[in-house]
Amino acid sequence: MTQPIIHKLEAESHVAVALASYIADLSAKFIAANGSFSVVLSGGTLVDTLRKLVEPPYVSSIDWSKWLIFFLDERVVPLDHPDSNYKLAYDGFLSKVPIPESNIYPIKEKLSAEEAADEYEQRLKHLVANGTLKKSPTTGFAKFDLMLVGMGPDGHVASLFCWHFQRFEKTKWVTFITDSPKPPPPRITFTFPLINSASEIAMVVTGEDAADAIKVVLGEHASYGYPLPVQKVSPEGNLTWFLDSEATSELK
Ligand SMILES: O=C(O)[C@H](O)[C@@H](O)[C@H](O)[C@H](O)COP(=O)(O)O
Repeated sequence: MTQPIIHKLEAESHVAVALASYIADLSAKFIAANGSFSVVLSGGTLVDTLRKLVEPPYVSSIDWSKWLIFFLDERVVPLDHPDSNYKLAYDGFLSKVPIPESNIYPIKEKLSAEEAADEYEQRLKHLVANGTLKKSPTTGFAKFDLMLVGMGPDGHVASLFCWHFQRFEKTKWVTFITDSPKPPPPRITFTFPLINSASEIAMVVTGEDAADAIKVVLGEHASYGYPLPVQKVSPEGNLTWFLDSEATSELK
């Protein structure tokens, strides 16, 4: 990984503007190089922070027909359930842009968490095999163009939590958890080897709840001992942080 780029911005609204410009540039770059742009979405506040992308000038300058959308983690609920990350993304972002429905990859409904994780992993493997997704020559995992990653106040990313073994998974691409400390309990989640095979990762973190964990990750005294899940985000490609002043309030 190259040195992370850290954007320390004032307000969350500045993060939204900077993020839109960053994503639009990557979209143009990857579509010019490969003819598609594979994007992985987190749940949480991230979707709202994408709001500038669905406004001028970006909404009409982006070639949405080439976007492919995946979910970094998902709650195992029906897709129209208020807890669904797909529903959150659909209502706040996907319904506002012309991404073809066939390019959006929600989890399959009516499966257990374990079955849903296996099914999603198999689907990703199939998309690598048929050339829709790239493969990392180093790790053999799918290589997504961009992952948009949020962080919880406890330093979790995706549904990879402190004190839960899923964060140590080395082989599976997608795993499951049935006792997530953040409700709802049953979820599926990308694993770190899959996350870290990405070309670009944007860590998008706003709000004062995140300040302590941001101090641990980016403060002058890097933590030692048992790292937070977010400290394992270390992509083959580039890592870019988008932070507001509340999230960085504990940094010197
Ligand atoms: O489904 C989820 O719960 C998420 O994908 C999760 O990992 C989220 O990104 C973080 O908890 C940050 O959430 P906030 O942005 O709401 O703090």
